[in-house]
Amino acid sequence: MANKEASKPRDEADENGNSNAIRVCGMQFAYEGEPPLFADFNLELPPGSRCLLVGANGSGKTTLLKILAGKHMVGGRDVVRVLSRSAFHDTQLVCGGDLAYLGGSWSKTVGSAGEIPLQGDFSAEHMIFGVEGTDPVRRDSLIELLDIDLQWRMHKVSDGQRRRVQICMGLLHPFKVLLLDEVTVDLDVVARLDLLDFFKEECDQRGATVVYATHIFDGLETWATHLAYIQDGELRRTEKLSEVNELKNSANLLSVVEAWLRAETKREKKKPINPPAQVQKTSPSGASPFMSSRHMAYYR
Ligand SMILES: Nc1ncnc2c1ncn2[C@@H]1O[C@H](COP(=O)(O)OP(=O)(O)OP(=O)(O)O)[C@@H](O)[C@H]1O
Repeated sequence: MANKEASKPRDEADENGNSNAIRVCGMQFAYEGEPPLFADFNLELPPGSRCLLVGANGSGKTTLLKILAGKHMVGGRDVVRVLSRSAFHDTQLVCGGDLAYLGGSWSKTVGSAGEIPLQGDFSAEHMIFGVEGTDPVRRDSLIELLDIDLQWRMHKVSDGQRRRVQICMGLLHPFKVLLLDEVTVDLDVVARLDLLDFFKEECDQRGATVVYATHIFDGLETWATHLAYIQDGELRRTEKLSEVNELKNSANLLSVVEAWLRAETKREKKKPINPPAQVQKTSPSGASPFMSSRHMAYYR
């Protein structure tokens, strides 16, 4: 009985009225026909946090963000909670604007309108003003922040300009949780830093929470509050940035993450690989030593 109580989700507000903005408890997930990517995944983030999600290519960052965005069903209603609501089952989380996801694809989910392509022959104005229920003041300040020319034709703009419009549309509603899957990669340095400042303000002033998967660490030492490191679907580290020991020794974030990922690669190389003859025949030639252990397991 006591065990049952202990394993119950802790969504209820604490004595200060706070509850986790994000809580993942014992999550399991596998793509169809694939070995499990996440076996027993747990994560808790308080409101107002800015969490960097780091890990090697293929470690599971995008999949985790998509699960948090309610795009994959995992287990029951208690497994993945965003703002104390089920990420998958509570469609109002996204439709109502509390939960926003900005990913790599050139489309934007806009409430009940579904996926809007961002590469057709439309003006930026048409795209941005087409998002319903937005505050004109917030809209204008985002257009200014992202230096968007409303006359841009979406099929003729550069990747960085198109990305600005995508980001603007994704931020029009004052989100409470924002999931970012490396969408700043196409932005010039000024746009990227201005956007990071904007996110910081949103967290500090409104208590919004941001989870940001990235491979670019410039300017993030003072921006992030938390760091989550995933290796092959396993959460290896999750801590406040101020408590990451390696960073206390004056190392920068890039060199800390680089050391973690290089250690992974070394471990991979040390593993003996003796694929059975039958599997060897069907496996692609030239399986790279940089493939994740999950890939390697497949070829073992
Ligand atoms: N639709 C899919 N079907 C099957 N496997 C998938 C699918 N999408 C991703 N995977 C696999 O799941 C694992 C995690 O992929 P994911 O895209 O989440 O990694 P990532 O950490 O975001 O990588 P990157 O840094 O390259 O963006 C990889 O091994 C990938 O091959």
